[in-house]
Amino acid sequence: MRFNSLKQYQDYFSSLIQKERAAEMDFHLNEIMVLSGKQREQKGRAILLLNGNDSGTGIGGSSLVKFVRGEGLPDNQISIGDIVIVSKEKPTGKEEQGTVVEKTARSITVAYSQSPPFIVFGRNLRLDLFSNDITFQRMLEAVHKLEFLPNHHELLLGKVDFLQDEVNAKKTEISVANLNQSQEAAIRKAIESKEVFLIHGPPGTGKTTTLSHLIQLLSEQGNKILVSAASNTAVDNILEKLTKLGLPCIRIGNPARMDSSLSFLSLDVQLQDHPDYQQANGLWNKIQIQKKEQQEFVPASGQNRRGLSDEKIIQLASSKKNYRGIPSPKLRKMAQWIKVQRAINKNFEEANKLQMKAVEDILSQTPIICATNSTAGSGLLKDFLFDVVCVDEATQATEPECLIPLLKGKKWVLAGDHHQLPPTVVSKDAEALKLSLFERLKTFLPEEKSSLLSIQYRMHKNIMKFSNETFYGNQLKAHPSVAGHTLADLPGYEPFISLEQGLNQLLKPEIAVLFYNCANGVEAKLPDSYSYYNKVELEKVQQITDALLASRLFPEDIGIISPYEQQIIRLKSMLAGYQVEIKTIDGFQGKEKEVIIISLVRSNQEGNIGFLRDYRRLNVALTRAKRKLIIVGNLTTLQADPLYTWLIENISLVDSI
Ligand SMILES: Nc1ncnc2c1ncn2[C@@H]1O[C@H](COP(=O)(O)OP(=O)(O)OP(=O)(O)O)[C@@H](O)[C@H]1O
Repeated sequence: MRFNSLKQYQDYFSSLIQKERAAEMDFHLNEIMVLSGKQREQKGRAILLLNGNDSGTGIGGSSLVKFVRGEGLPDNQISIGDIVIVSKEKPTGKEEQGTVVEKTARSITVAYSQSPPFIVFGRNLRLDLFSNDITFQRMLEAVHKLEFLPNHHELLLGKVDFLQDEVNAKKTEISVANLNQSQEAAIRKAIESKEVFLIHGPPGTGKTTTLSHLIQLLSEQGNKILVSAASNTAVDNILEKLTKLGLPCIRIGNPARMDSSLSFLSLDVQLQDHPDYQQANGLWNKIQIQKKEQQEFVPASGQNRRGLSDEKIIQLASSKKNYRGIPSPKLRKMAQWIKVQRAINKNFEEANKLQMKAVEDILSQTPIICATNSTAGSGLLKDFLFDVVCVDEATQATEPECLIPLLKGKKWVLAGDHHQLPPTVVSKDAEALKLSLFERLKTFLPEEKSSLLSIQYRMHKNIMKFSNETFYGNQLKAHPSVAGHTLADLPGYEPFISLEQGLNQLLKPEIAVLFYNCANGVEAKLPDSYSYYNKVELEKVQQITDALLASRLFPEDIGIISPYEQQIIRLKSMLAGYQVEIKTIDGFQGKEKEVIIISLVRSNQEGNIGFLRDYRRLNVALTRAKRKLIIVGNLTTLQADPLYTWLIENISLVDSI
């Protein structure tokens, strides 16, 4: 797909972004209707038990209201720039919408363009996320900023003749220890490309590995690099590889959403040791003390000041006279309140300056900055221009989302696989956004501007087989080091001997892929949820996990995947303390484990497999295991689908355990 003009490009994407934005609001409204406040709070999309206070006037005359929860806010997805609604009990969706302008550990400040509704000044309030608007705003901004990048906007329109000189240029050889030829070639071509390069990596072919070695070379050449990906998990994944290479990185974003083993690299944590930040902290502590002192006085806000300016109040207070019904002592206390407020404002300004200085210091001194695509558009990176921007899992992001980080760089490197997870798009009318930039560029870029990695280093050849035939036209090869590897090669593995023959079959190291037919499973869902669970499968997954652990596998060698969130919630609670990783398919993209158990959940006579028909998701789930893949599902239900039928026919079947 190509465009005739930048205007056409911008109109096309702006309209899709707006449609998706509207659909997201509908999604939130719907969730508000079906979930309780507590359930939504657990999802991070609502905050309960807040008390609202007038917080003065903000930019452009907006009214600010600060919502506080004394014991601190729970972990949540609400960020500065998001649209929220506040209600006393269950919201109706008709509440006045406000924009989050400040967030601390205990409070969230919301700006209202008109006078806020009276209830926001009450206690025990509920605040709901209405739209993660900040990402939409950043996408729109990125689409409109394209005018300032002439080469890149030509590229996005599909006018790529100017790349021909590079394609014809003489090639230099590059050798990187431990990489194969196609990975080295990808690195060489990426280094030689001035504008753009694509690394296509089917599962386990080392696209993240290749990207991290490319980043190492680029940083050794003195380049400043921005590394981003659609999800926090994907950013953690590449960051882990970069850290293992000993590269100096910093991660921006909320540390609560990062892998805890990497949070020491987060900007927030690194800031703690910076002298300017420590000084700012001192000032914030001082502000807290000043705020306590201020409570002794009368707030010069709203009704109290009766239209008087600060100066007038101070002047009247010193005259020691009553004024228009305001008694002199009250005027004096208001004047004292104003003086303390001025001191607070001064300290606040100074603390913010010091904090910004510390942030800039750290970000400008660290050669590699990592963030999600959306966070790459945060104000923290406003003044940064990078030599290279690398986007991993680029096929998981919509084109405008991908532009957020890309617009910050002179050269773009995208790694992805359009047979794995597509971008999440809620609106039916915005489905065109599912075509990622990576996939679109691939259709018109000269061949030299992309590389296909075709040797995979993860899966036993039988685990790879189905995906290879279904999605990759058999182009994928298993490296000899993994083609025949089994659990028997892991030190200590000794299959536990059970009275159940089926279980013994599951544990045999030489059988790499098995399907356990959980024929008596029962699918169920809560009345207020779209997600399914299956109790019988839960018990079977536990039984299999116990048997694997009894066979002396380490918990960290085992991963459990289910496409259904309700099943994941139950698995996590049932296996709490097991220390095995349990995640939805989306949470496992880019990851791998020695053994993967997949619980497919659906079990009905009608052959209704719903969401399981998403084959790109299935591809991701089936390609996470290195040595053993155990699929748990209902054979009869799944046989309604030809692809599942074919999958199951080609692997070992276990009927009872
Ligand atoms: N040249 C290589 N030699 C040995 N092992 C390698 C090589 N390249 C990659 N690997 C290993 O292969 C596995 C998969 O690599 P990586 O995660 O980079 O693949 P990926 O293509 O990003 O996977 P996915 O598509 O699932 O995101 C890792 O264990 C990695 O260490």
